[in-house]
Amino acid sequence: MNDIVCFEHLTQRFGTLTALSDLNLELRAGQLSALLGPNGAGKTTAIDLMLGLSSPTQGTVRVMGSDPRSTTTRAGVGAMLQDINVPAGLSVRELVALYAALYPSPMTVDKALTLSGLTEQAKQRVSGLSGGQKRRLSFALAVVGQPKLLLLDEPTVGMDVQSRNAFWQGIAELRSGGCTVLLTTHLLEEVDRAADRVILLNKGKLVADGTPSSIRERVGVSKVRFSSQLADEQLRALPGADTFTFAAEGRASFSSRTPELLVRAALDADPDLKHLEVSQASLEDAFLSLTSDSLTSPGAVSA
Ligand SMILES: Nc1ncnc2c1ncn2[C@@H]1O[C@H](COP(=O)(O)OP(=O)(O)OP(=O)(O)O)[C@@H](O)[C@H]1O
Repeated sequence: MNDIVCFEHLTQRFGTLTALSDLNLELRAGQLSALLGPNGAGKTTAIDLMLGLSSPTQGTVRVMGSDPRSTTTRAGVGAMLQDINVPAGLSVRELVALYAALYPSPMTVDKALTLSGLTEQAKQRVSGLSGGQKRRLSFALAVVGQPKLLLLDEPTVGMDVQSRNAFWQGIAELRSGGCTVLLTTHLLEEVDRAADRVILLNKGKLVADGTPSSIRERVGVSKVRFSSQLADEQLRALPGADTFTFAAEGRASFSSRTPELLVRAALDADPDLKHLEVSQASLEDAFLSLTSDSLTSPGAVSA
């Protein structure tokens, strides 16, 4: 049994609202998975269930084969949630040491500070940290227990470029030690670079599950861009264009399911067109397409 988390037919309701609906999901050991979805899709609800912070209305949650509320399971799980509420009077080092003492085999405080990029702030009081530094502290507290499973709810919100780079380096180091990571984020470029797997929720349902490239391919749309002398009406009339945007100085951008047809027609209409680019849809394009309200039937591609 290689599953670190297993949801079976899991439904979570809040009054009349169904936040998660009949969800089946397994997280495999060592994977870095991104749990994505629009606001209100059910991501935080899923993380809360993995942490044993709430119980499902129906179905089961197993974490490392056990109830997520058991003490042994909790000792193996680290979490970085959206809000951090810690004793402000302690120094960063004191607080990290306090958390380390709660776990059976923690890493050293110095290592947690290095992984989170907080070595220089070790002696500073928690109350004096900036917003981005507080996120780093939250990361240090999540990892100091050497978790087997790390759950991160929007970890890079409020982090500057350096903090984000330090964060991703820290994640790479933890993964090399075998840690399984699940994170939620709205920064899809980071997901495309770093995640093994994308789990996409919409309105509490699984709408896609696969590698970032399999999700992009599933949408089957390409981007076509070029600069030309063609007028707006001529560009709109080109065959094979699903959507079209026209920017200044003759730059046009299309999404197309038949890019060859579109490019041939554009070159026939303007043999002098320049800066031609044809690329695969981005993860963001796929996200928008798969979570649009017109999508009714869930379909998963395997990771
Ligand atoms: N404790 C609660 N009581 C009532 N409704 C709740 C509760 N927690 C979540 N919900 C509702 O459940 C739905 C899913 O919320 P959830 O926080 O899981 O979404 P999310 O995908 O994490 O969204 P976001 O990207 O905005 O953080 C939302 O409609 C939310 O309003």
